[in-house]
Amino acid sequence: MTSANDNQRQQGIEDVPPAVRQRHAALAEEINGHRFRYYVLDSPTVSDGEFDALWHELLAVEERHPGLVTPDSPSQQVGGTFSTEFAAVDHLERMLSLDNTFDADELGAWADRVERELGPTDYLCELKIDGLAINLLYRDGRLVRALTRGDGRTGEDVTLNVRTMRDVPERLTGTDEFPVPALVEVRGEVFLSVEDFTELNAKLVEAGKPAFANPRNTAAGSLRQKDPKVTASRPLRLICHGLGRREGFEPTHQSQAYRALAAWGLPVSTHTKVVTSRADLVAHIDYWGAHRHDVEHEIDGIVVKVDEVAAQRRLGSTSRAPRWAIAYKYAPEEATTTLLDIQVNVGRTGRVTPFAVMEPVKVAGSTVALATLHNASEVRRKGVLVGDRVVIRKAGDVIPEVLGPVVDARTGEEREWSMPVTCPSCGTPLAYEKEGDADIRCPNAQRCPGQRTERLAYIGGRSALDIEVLGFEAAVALVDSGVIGDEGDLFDLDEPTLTSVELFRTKAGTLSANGQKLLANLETVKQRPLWRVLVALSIRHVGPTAARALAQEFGSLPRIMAASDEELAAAEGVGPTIVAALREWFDTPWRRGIVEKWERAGVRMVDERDESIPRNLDGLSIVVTGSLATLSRDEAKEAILARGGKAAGSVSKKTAFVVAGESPGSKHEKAVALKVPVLDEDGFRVLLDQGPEAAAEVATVGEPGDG
Ligand SMILES: NC(=O)c1ccc[n+]([C@@H]2O[C@H](COP(=O)([O-])OP(=O)(O)OC[C@H]3O[C@@H](n4cnc5c(N)ncnc54)[C@H](O)[C@@H]3O)[C@@H](O)[C@H]2O)c1
Ligand SMILES: [Zn+2]
Repeated sequence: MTSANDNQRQQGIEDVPPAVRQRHAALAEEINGHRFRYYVLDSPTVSDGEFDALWHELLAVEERHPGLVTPDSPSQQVGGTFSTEFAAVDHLERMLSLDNTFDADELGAWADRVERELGPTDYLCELKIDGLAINLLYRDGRLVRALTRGDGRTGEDVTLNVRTMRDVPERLTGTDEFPVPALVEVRGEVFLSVEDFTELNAKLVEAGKPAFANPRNTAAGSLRQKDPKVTASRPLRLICHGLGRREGFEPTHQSQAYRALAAWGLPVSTHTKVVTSRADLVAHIDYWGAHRHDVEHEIDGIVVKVDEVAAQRRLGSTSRAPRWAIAYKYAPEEATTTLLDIQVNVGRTGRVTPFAVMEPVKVAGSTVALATLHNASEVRRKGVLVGDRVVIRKAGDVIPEVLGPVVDARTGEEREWSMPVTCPSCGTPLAYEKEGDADIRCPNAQRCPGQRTERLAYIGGRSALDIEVLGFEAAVALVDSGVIGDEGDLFDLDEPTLTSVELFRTKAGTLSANGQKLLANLETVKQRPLWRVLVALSIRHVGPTAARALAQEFGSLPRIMAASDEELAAAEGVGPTIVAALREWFDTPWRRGIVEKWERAGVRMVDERDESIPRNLDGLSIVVTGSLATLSRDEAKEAILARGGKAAGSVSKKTAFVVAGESPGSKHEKAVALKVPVLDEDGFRVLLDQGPEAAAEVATVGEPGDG
C-alpha cells in the first residue's frame, strides 16, 4: 500500500480502464455497506471471511491500479463510523486499524521491510482478541471518557456504559515504579467470553429475542446500548493492548507499557510474548493456531508488533494502520451460506434427525454442505427457514454446526420447515416413545431399511465388531439387495449369496476380492470378546463402557439374558435406564432371534477367563485417575476387570482404592477427603500382583501424597 501511495501522483484515476473502475466502485460500495452493518448496526450479513475476501480483492485492484487509491477509498480509512445514538467525540490521538495477512510469506515480507529499516528487532506477539476496540481516557488516574473507535479520529461516547464494566477501574492505582500519569489514553478490546456468549444467547432466545451471530457482535451490541442498564447486565470484559496520547509516562517498550497498565489496575493479557527470532515468531503463531480454543475468548489471529517504542515511531503509520504492527489471521471458522433444504435421516435406534443441506462452502479448511440439526425443537430454537442465509461454524475437528439465520438477509421467499410425520425410509408413521421426548422415532425397528442399514454399518464399526469391509456402502448394498433381512442373517452370508450382490461381484460374475475379505472377516470376528458382541447388538444406551461392565459381571450372553433387573444393576455404571433398555431388547422376539442365529453361526457368546490371572480383586471398586507411566487408562481398567474388580468412574465411600497417577485432579482430592486409600503407580502394581492387603500397607490415607 505504501508503494501505491507513492505512485498515486504518477497515475491518475483517468488512466484506469472503465471496467476496472466500475469493479472498484462496486467493491468499495459493498465494503462500506458491510462496514456500516458491522460497526454501526452490530449485525453483519456476511461472515468475516467473506468480508476479508472482498477487502483483499480491493487491495489487489488498487495495487495494480494505484490511480484508484484516493482518500475516500475504504483502503485509506479506518473501518467504521459513528451512530447518532451517541455523542461524537474526538480521540486525542488517532485510533488505527491493523493491516492483516493470512499468509506466512506475507508476514515474512512485512518483517523483512521492518528489519531493512531497523535491523534485527524484538517482536511482541499478542492474541488478536475478536471484540471491539475501546479508548479509555484517564486524567490524574480518573476515568473521564470512553470512546469506541469510530472512524479513527472521532468515536462514540459510551462512557456511561463502560462505567458499568467490572474490568474497567474508575481510578488507577500508582506504584513506585509506575506512578499514575497526568494523562493517558488506554486502548483495549471489549469482548465476551465464549461461555458467557452461549449463556446470554440462550437467554435472549428464551425471551423470544433474536440471537447474536457470534461473541464479537454480541459484545459490540452490548456495549453500544442506549440504556447503560442493559450493558450492565451483560458480562463484558476488557483486555488492554495499546496506548494513545500520554503525559507523564514514556515507556521504552510496549511490553513495559503493559507492566505499567497492570500495575495501575488495568487488565492485560497473560498470553503476550516477546520473541527474538523469526523461527520463534512462526512457532508462536503455529502454537496458537492449534490452541485457539484454549482461551476463554475468541481469537482470530496473532498481532505482531515491534516492541521498542522508538522503533515504532521511526516506522510510523499509513492513514489506516501502523507500519510497525501486523495481524496474522487464522482461517475463519464461520461462513454464511444458503440453507437449501432440511432433510431427515433415520438412525440405528430409529431416531429421526433433521439435517441441513446447504450450498457447499469452505470453512476452517474443509468444504461443508451438511450439518445435523439434532431434532425438531432444535430447528425451532435456531429459528432457521428453508432458503435462509445461515451462519455456520466449524471449529477444529468439531462437526459443523448451523448457528442461526441471517435474519436481515431474508427476501420473503423463505419457508418454514416442519418435521415429516412418516419415516423417510419406510413410510411408517413416526411417534414419540413417551411424552416430552425431544426425539421422534420410526417404530418399525426390524424392517425399516434405513435402520437396518445403520445397524449393519455400526456392527462393522470400530467400537463394535470392527469389520473392515462392512462400512456404510457395504451395508446399503446388503440391505438393498435383500440378502440380509435383519442383522441376524449377517453370519449366514456365504459365497453364492454374496456373489448375488452387485457390489461384491466381479465383471466375470465371481466373488470380488472385497467379498472374499468380508467372508474372511466375518469368520475372524466370531471370536471377538463378549463386550464387542454386546455393542454390535445396538441395544440403546449400551456402548463400550456399559458393555464391558456387563461382560465383566456376567461373562456370557445367556447369563446376561437370564439375569434379573437387580442382578443387571449390579454391573458397574448400569442404572435403571440401561436395565430398561436391556429388558426391552431381550423381550423382543425378533431380537432374541438375532442372538440365536449368531450363536448358531458360531459367534462366541462367552468370555473365557484367563485362569493364570488371580481373581484377587473380586468385588472391589477401584478408581484410576491421572496418567500412569507404564499403563494406558484402558490397560489399567482391563487389569482391574481381569482380576474380578470393578473399574469405577467416581470416588465414594465404597471405593476400595484410588490409584493416582500424574496430575490426578479432583478424584484424588475426594479420596483424601473421604479417607479412601490412595496408591501411586508402584502401589497399583502391588495391588495387582499381591492383592488388597499388601496394597493397604503401601497406601496413603487421608493426606495428600506427593503426587
Ligand atoms: N462481517 C462483516 O460484515 C465485517 C465488516 C467489517 C469488518 N469485519 C471484520 O473486521 C475486520 C476489519 O476490522 P478492523 O478494521 O477493526 O481490523 P481488525 O479487527 O482486523 O484489526 C484491528 C483491531 O484489532 C483489535 N485488536 C484485537 N486484539 C488486539 C491486540 N492484541 N493488539 C492490537 N489490536 C488488537 C483492535 O481493536 C483493532 O482495532 C475484517 O477483517 C473483518 O474480519 C467484518
Ligand atoms: Zn422407518
